[in-house]
Amino acid sequence: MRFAVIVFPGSNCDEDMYYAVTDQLGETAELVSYTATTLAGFDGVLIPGGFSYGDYLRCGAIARFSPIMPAIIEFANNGGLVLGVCNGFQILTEAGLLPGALRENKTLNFICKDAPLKIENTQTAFTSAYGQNTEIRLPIAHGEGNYYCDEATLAQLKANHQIVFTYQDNPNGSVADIAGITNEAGNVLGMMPHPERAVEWLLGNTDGLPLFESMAAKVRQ
Ligand SMILES: NC(=O)CC[C@H](N)C(=O)O
Repeated sequence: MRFAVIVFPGSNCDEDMYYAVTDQLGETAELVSYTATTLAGFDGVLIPGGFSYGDYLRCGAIARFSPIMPAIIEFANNGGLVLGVCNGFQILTEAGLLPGALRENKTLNFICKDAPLKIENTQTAFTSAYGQNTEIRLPIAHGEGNYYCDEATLAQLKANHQIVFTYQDNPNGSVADIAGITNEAGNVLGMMPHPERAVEWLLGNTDGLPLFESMAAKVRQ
């Protein structure tokens, strides 16, 4: 499988994402500039974390107007797998590919720590490889990770099983403890925790690896 890792000005987790899916997962990947206008030939799109455009205006609000975005939207609308992590999640909500918004953490501090999570849906293209393992731990590192949506959207997310990850200790004030959601079709996932920072024992944690294994298994299907 061939992953595209999108690089915006200010991305800082692109190399980690690349390393996770090449060295650790054993698939191929390419770093794709925000100036590119096509994603032809890729089987999956990874939007990494960071501070795109310096987080000016709102995290992800400027990246969403980048030249690559129409290609990402087309890729998603054609059913392609798209994963947005942290700043990637923020970009996906700003682009309208995922509902809701990420606001400033309730503490108004940047939070950088390990977060215990619950996998609420193991039947997705991003979580199938977790099996019965529904309690995991992934690093978080964000200033604007406080997920917000209105009541009607939350009811929809629940009814369609779009809530994939929740925090066990809600560090940022997110509605319904939400740490990650999919779109209605299930092919776009946005999450604040960083699975690419937890893919080998040298890092002290491998809880992120099954997420990428799930994506690869889905593409092979
Ligand atoms: N690690 C990240 O992607 C951080 C995202 C964003 N810059 C924030 O602080 O919320």
